[in-house]
Amino acid sequence: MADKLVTYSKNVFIPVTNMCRNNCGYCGFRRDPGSPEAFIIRPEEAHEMLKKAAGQGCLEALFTYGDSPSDKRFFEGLRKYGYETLTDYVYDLCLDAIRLGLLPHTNGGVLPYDELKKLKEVNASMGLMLETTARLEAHRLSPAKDPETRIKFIEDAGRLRIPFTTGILVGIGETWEDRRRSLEAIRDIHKRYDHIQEVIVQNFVPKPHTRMGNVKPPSVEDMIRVLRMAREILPEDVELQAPPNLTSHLKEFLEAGAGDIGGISPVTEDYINPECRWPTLDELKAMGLKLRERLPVYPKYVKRGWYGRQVEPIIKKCSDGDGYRV
Ligand SMILES: O=c1nc2n(C[C@H](O)[C@H](O)[C@H](O)CO)c3cc(O)ccc3cc-2c(=O)[nH]1
Ligand SMILES: C[C@H]1O[C@@H](n2cnc3c(N)ncnc32)[C@H](O)[C@@H]1O
Ligand code: MET
Ligand code: SF4
Repeated sequence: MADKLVTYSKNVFIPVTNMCRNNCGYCGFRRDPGSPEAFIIRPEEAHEMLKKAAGQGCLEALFTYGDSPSDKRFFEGLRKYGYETLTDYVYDLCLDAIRLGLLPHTNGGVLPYDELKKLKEVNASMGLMLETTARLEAHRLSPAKDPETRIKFIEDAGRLRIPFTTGILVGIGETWEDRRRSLEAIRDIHKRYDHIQEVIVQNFVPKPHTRMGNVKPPSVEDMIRVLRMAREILPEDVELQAPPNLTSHLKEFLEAGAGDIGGISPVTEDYINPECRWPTLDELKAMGLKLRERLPVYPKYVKRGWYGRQVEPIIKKCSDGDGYRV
């Protein structure tokens, strides 16, 4: 137990845009379209980040961004780069990543089926946090956080055979029963589509200047209990991920059942939790962890060939016979 292998993915985090049709009570990343801090990343800027990451040996390009922004000012910005839709832009950013030898993992909120199908081609895996099956005050201004909408999207990904990362956000007003139901909902989707590669159990970290800036984060004890519950509910072939930068109790989280720590970036910060620095691999080793690098698509799905056609050459080159990184 103490010596079990812990997997991670060496990545670069590309925040495509912080404009978003939702407005979650806990989110410190989102900006209103009129704000001086609202952005859409420039293609050149993304390219530089990707190039730097490739140079540092990263294999994953994580594209995370606001959910289908609908404001006119957003589309004006996008048009300046020559794009009509955000998905068309992200598709080209993924192609750029692939040209540099990186494997895209896109987590950009709820998308229409045809856009998801298009992005599949250029992604090794994709993701969307279920967050919770409860209807919460935190999501009152977030139509795309409606649990049924999210479950449908995760099922769409299953129909398309996209290796998928989902998870729950803990401490945003949900009850213990909600946590159990959310994990059971994920388990049930997986039983039908067999595409959930990992489930993130992410602790809420309060952000100043947000509606939930003064809400207490979940305790370490609560997190350990959720992780144990998750390990019990989820099938064995679904890995459990605990982010390493949101807690000082990572070892206990691993003992409670987590076996993966997700993306670790030597080149970018966690734009969602910018105050939480990534530990370095040396720091993790000094904690006594036995680490093994994986691809953003898990071995099971590497073997099945469930990844986008455009990423196949990179996967063939970078994975060993077991589906781990060579
Ligand atoms: O750096 C982060 N990575 C996040 N990741 C990425 C994750 O660390 C890795 O990219 C995956 O394990 C794939 O290798 C997510 C991926 C998803 O599909 C859904 C949600 C998240 C959430 C985060 C996050 O908050 N911060
Ligand atoms: C990318 C993922 O980041 C998570 N997320 C968004 N805001 C926060 C926060 N304050 N603390 C922790 N996680 C957060 C959500 O679960 C989202 O889906
Ligand atoms: N906006 C998406 C969501 O919350 C992607 C992660 S947050 C930037 O699902
Ligand atoms: S968490 Fe995602 S969906 Fe919610 S406001 Fe932030 S960017 Fe938008």
